[in-house]
Amino acid sequence: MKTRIGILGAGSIGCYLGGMLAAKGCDVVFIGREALQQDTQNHGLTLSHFSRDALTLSPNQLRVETSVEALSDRTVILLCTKSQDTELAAKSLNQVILPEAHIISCQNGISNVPILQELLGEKIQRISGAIIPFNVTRTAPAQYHCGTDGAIRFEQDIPHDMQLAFAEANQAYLCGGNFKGDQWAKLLVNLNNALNTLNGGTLRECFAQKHYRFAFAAIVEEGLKIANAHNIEIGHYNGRTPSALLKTLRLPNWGYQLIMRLIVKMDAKARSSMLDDLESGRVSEIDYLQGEIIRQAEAIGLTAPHNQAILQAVNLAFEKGYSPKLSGKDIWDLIGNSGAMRTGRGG
Ligand SMILES: NC(=O)C1=CN([C@@H]2O[C@H](COP(=O)(O)OP(=O)(O)OC[C@H]3O[C@@H](n4cnc5c(N)ncnc54)[C@H](OP(=O)(O)O)[C@@H]3O)[C@@H](O)[C@H]2O)C=CC1
Ligand SMILES: CC(C)(CO)C(=O)C(=O)O
Repeated sequence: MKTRIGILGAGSIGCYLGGMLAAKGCDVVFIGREALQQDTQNHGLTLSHFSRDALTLSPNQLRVETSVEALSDRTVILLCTKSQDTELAAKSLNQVILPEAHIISCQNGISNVPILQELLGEKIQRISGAIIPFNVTRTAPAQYHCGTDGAIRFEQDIPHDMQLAFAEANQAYLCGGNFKGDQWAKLLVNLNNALNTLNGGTLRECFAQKHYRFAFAAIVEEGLKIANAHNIEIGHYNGRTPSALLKTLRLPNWGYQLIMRLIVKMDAKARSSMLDDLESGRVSEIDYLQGEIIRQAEAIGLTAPHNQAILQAVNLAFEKGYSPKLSGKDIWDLIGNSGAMRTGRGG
């Protein structure tokens, strides 16, 4: 029997994951906003990818609903809302969900699974996480573009028909392993979402700037120290540890560009989801990224001043509704880290 899959929060990631599964024969119900329901009725759903063929679903291949009640028969639910919407989503799910359902949080940050466990744990046995390594942006109504690559990391096993669908879509995935450590590694990488938002350009444009990379390295290093103080066994993101990432970020421009050409596959237009949120007038997820690092530091009597400075600047940008378009050097100055520059790290 087919797994009955529900996507709660059909935006960029929800439409991309659900669309990929539906295109390869899975039974998928999407829960999204009315605008998405309209757009998919009018246009179907198109998923483009920077290095793979696009997938197109016609309106009659899609079931898009606006109420969680449509999830009442679902056995796997992929939670794809922003982190700030998790609590509300969990409360609404509580009314409808099957006790045997498996909820998989596909969200960034490390606090969504604990929130789901707290609110639904008495009713639902299987609540786990997934790490989405690639970037997806809405490019037009009912059109989503994936601009980076990587294997999806599931904390627990997924059903056989989902595995087959991902394989058919050429989407790599992994289950099990040091998930907590890998989730922390992704959290540290996601600290870049805020820097990208402050710069306002593409990820490629950002990383081409030496001072931008140094600023990113400084906030990752700060987060890494806090993770180590919590005895987290830090894992990998897209096959690399944050410590290896730090070394790459601190290379001079010529060395960095050489490495990037060899190992990183990225669309020229790829940007972070937080910059998309700013430009679409949505709320930022910063409290679950930089905010998480600050809370984790405070919990053990430490501080995270670099991440704090970035959080404040991002909050201001969201209050104003536009990116301040800071250069890499401006961001470097913002975190007040000129000491490390003078020691010549990175040239
Ligand atoms: N986009 C990306 O490239 C990546 C995103 N992620 C993570 O994935 C998660 C989702 O991000 P993303 O897809 O970008 O977010 P989006 O904002 O694009 O998608 C979430 C969608 O869910 C809708 N929604 C929220 N609550 C409900 C509800 N109760 N019922 C119906 N619809 C609801 C939102 O509507 P509304 O806006 O109206 O509230 C929005 O359309 C985040 O944690 C993000 O950090 C991870 C890797 C990459
Ligand atoms: C894929 C990645 C790391 C891109 O910045 C991301 O998680 C996001 O945009 O939220």
